Amino acid sequence: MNDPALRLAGATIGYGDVAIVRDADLTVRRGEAVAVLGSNGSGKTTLSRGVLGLATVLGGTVEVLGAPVGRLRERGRVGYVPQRHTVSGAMPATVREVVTVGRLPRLGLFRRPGPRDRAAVAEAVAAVGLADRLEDPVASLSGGQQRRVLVARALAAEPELLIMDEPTAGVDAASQAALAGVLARVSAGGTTLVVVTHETGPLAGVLTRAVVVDSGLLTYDGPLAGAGAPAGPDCHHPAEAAGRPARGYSLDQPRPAPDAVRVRDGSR
Ligand SMILES: Nc1ncnc2c1ncn2[C@@H]1O[C@H](COP(=O)(O)OP(=O)(O)OP(=O)(O)O)[C@@H](O)[C@H]1O
Repeated sequence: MNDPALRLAGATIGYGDVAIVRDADLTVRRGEAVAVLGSNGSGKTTLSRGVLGLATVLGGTVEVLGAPVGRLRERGRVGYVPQRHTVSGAMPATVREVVTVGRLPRLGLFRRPGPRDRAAVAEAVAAVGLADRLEDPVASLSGGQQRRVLVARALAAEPELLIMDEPTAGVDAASQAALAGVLARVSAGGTTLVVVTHETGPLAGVLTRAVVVDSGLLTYDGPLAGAGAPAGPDCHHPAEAAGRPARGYSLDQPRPAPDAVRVRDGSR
């Protein structure tokens, strides 16, 4: 339990034999709430997929909850909300059924969900503000609501580490605020959060630390508030350590227009 939630040491992650994230050093302690920032194509998703065993670790060390990546036995200990996904429109399942799937890693082989499992599913759905839609087909929900179903699906396993890829993209302001409340409660409960995002605004009260990925390199690791500012004493700029100027990352970058977000998110 004293192991960090995440430990990357000299980690190179990519696809096939192509390195995307290179020589990454990063330790995330239990209970931290970390934003992963960076421009399009910089390698944020690849970093998170490497941690989940969905991209190839080409070199160095990647440990998750104390185990080498891919060797964690209890899969429910790590939750994941993937990027851009909504629930398939063709899926006839209800909200309860989709979220129950997220609970399966916590069940034994062939074990049916018991009262504790059903309660965890109901709590997860309530946490994302969809308790009144529990028995509705997911296909009848809006794109933003479907993303909240996917967050609930990840929460249902009561993960120790929750990795989310752009959870607020394509979600309206009220739902973003609701999601921020959910994540604040999850974080207060001790769950470690790693959130890939372009918009820190909605989650600024939850995320305290930021890591910036720039062209596959971690160029900033420090307080979220300082992610666009010059390095302070608490900040670690690997680029500066290597004698290169660390490029600042502006949190005030222009955001995509709402329509552009919807198209990218594919949720409408
Ligand atoms: N499955 C894949 N196979 C090969 N290359 C990939 C794959 N997925 C992503 N890449 C490449 O890896 C690089 C980084 O992509 P990644 O999705 O990690 O960036 P990102 O920072 O998450 O971008 P965005 O903000 O647009 O989501 C890109 O050049 C992309 O083309």
